[in-house]
Amino acid sequence: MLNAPARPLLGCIADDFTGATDLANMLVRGGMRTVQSIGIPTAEVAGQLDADAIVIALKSRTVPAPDAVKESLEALRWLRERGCEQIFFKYCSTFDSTAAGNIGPVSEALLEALDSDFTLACPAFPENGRAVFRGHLFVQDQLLSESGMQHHPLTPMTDANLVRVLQSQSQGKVGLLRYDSVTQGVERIRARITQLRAEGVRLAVADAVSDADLHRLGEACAGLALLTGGSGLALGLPDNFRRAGKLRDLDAARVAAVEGGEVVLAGSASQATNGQVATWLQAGRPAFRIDPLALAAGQPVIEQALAFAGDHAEPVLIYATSSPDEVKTVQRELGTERAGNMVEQAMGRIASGLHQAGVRRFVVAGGETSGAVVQALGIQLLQIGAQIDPGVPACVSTPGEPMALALKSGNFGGPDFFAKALKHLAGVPA
Ligand SMILES: Nc1ncnc2c1ncn2[C@@H]1O[C@H](COP(=O)(O)OP(=O)(O)O)[C@@H](O)[C@H]1O
Ligand SMILES: O=C(O)[C@@H](O)C(=O)COP(=O)(O)O
Repeated sequence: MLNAPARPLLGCIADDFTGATDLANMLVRGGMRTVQSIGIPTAEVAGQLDADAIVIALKSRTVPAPDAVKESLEALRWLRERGCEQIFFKYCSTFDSTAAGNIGPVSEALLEALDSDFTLACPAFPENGRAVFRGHLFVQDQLLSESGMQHHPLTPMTDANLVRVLQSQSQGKVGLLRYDSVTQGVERIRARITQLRAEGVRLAVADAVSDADLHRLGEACAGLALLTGGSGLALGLPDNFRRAGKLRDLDAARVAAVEGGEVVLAGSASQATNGQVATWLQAGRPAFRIDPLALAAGQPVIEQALAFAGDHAEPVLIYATSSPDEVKTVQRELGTERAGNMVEQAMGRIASGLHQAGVRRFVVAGGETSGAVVQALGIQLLQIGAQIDPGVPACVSTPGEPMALALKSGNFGGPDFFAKALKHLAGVPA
């Protein structure tokens, strides 16, 4: 193993913010020192990078496909200039995409720019219940199209057949790397990839139902210029670099300790977050509820939330999280986009008000909410630390005075996630 400062080996482009953190977590678990940049790093930040893997977090999941392609190609250019040997395009483990893309168009544009003719598409993440079998995506025991994702406001997923979904977004031929090949070992996978290439397939959906499948896929794909998928497909990649003697002998999850006040901010209305809020309330811990209708009526909700936090010596939860029916009522009243923006802006302003009051450890629930909070806090780069729950690591911001953050995708984390995350950020062993 080596110990000199690293040039990045793996360059990653993520289509959303908590998704980027999820991928970064997987790489750190495998022993790669990883940083996550909010957009393309500035020259100042780039000069200070020392990482085996860089994840550029974009917000390109639901923008028009040409914009997603443009932003992704800019990120690719930056990563290649840094010498990355392999590129990973990270999207959601529930394959969230609009009817017009963006997974197909971005994958094909990246392939072309890399002068490559083939890649895999695999959103499987077995630890969080996402499995791909015979090209169909399951969320726990249900097909994607019956999992609740068919009702997603921005990216409704009404077809679980990923070959069909990806083909509808792609110019090139989409094929299937089926489970019977994946389960037969690395050589069989490589042979099947050679066949698929010969048949003119450019994008192959890969079956995977276990971590062992993902490790085999990762090993078989060591030589591919581009991989695309959920964080699960990255499981096997650190070992490829380790086998090639390119990884350093260090604790990849080491991050600076951060002192200061603590808070939990929840702007996700997903099922898992609703459960986590309920657990916090049942434990009798202090919580302040943001009412979007009060915000819309111009009431001083932000000031009230800050005063509530100031009145408590212990960490508080500030949440907009509501049941699906309550959210629908608010959306009918205010409009979906306006309601979402108002809550996100409020969360951002509360985060920066709390920062001014000395808070330095933030647990945030929700992808869009995390984006709003991180932007309000002016964060450019995150060093990725140890895993809190599958898909969610502890992070520390840099440069400047450090802040500790746990950014949770709405659907991730166990019922006691908030308390567990606060302990992690405080450096208390689990
Ligand atoms: N009570 C509510 N009523 C309406 N919209 C809400 C409410 N609570 C949260 N939201 C909005 O719902 C969206 C949740 O998205 P996000 O933060 O990405 O969470 P998730 O990761 O669960 O999708 C945000 O735009 C947020 O502002
Ligand atoms: O792959 C996943 O499921 C996550 O990493 C992810 O992308 C989640 O997106 P949000 O639910 O919008 O946070």
